[in-house]
Amino acid sequence: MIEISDVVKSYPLGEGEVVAVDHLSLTVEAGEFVAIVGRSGSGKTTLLNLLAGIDRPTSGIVRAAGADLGALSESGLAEWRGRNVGLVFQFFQLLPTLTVAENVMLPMDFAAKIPAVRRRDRALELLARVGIADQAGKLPAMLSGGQQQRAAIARALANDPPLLLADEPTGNLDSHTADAVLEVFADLNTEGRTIVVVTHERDIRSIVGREIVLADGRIITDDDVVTT
Ligand SMILES: Nc1ncnc2c1ncn2[C@@H]1O[C@H](COP(=O)(O)OP(=O)(O)OP(=O)(O)O)[C@@H](O)[C@H]1O
Repeated sequence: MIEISDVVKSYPLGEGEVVAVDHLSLTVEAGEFVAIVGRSGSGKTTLLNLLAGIDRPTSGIVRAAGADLGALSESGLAEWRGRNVGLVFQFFQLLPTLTVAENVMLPMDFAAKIPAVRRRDRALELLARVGIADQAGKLPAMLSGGQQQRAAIARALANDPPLLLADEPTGNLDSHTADAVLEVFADLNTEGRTIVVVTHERDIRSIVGREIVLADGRIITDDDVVTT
């Protein structure tokens, strides 16, 4: 599902540069649930943005969900992302003037993967899937943080992407709500979706199948998590 080979991402800084991702190679198989952890500034978000095709590497190859991202144009990348990747962010990033259901339908309009007549029903099904069917007609501001993140997960699932990428999805939630949202991800993984989550959650090892620790843009440890 993901194959990264010798990827470097650096940013200019004054006379020199910051190396955010440093000769990193990584393979993730379909169906895995992977956590990327590490201190602030270790390169987690940069790595996730490379996987999503939001950023392009300075050097190296990123393959994800069947594509060599370096070979795609900007519009090709946007189309690939719309069909293959669901993105979830710390601050939800729902459009405030659209209802929850309309937010979930929006990616369907862009990717044209789901027939138009199916879109509203699919949005309602996805909202039911994440436990907030009763919030469909509300504006995002009327929802709790946990409900907004569930809505954002439903939106990420809009086009049935094989790959879900989440950047600190529980970073803005209290611990009880965070646990419930992580359970949603665990269920989605059980159904076969590949998930990569950047997180600071302490007990993430009780949820995921694999934990990768980054420091200074490199992989320090990469462990299969053994659940008992
Ligand atoms: N657009 C940018 N321009 C310049 N430097 C950047 C940019 N984005 C990231 N960096 C630098 O790259 C390094 C890695 O940043 P990144 O955001 O990937 O870390 P992170 O592990 O996600 O941190 P956090 O946990 O605080 O979100 C940092 O030193 C950061 O300052």
